[in-house]
Amino acid sequence: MMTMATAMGISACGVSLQWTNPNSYSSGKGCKYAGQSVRALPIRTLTVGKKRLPGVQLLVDEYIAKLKSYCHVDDVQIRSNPKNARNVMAQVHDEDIAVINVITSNDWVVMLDERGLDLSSEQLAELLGDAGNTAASRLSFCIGGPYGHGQRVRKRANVSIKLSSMVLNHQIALVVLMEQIYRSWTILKGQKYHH
Ligand SMILES: C[S@@+](CC[C@H](N)C(=O)[O-])C[C@H]1O[C@@H](n2cnc3c(N)ncnc32)[C@H](O)[C@@H]1O
Repeated sequence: MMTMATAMGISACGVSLQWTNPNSYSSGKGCKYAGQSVRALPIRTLTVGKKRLPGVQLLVDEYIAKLKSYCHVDDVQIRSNPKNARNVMAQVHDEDIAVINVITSNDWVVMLDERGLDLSSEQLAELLGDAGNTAASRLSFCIGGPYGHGQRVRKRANVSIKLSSMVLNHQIALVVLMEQIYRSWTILKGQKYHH
């Protein structure tokens, strides 16, 4: 029988394989880890973009503070178009390199993309729990720039997920992601926030 680790494409010695079997997640309501002890991998959000709106930063900081009792969260901003490229392909390429340069072999990488896998909140909670069962030392969520992710990040990502079928501004995507990570932890802990 396929174990969750196999389904996620995770070998016992590393975290670099692709996640291939989304159907292995619980469907609908319920999370297999609810109320169980889960290893809290430190989380890092890598967001390509220019300066943030103050309101967005307030919300992000609020969720990071709320998450403190569950796991450590680092919010890393990566400058959009670092070399001021004049065409879209060059911009995506430069942003791709800037992101891949801060990802290490010990990261379990979740790429945010409007064409990604459609997960429920319970399934995202399971993803967090499963990532904690791997050899990874960090869970990195990548939010792309104005034209999305480049090939290097796409290839490196262990999984690509969507937050909605609609395209979101990267700042809004980060706020939604933060709330969903918070929600996931309350699901993992069996707490009341999620109904
Ligand atoms: C303005 S969007 C880029 C849209 C671009 N058309 C593309 O192909 O990715 C900037 C980033 O926000 C994130 N994002 C936007 N909408 C999203 C959604 N519905 N689900 C997940 N991530 C999303 C993605 O990481 C995306 O790279």
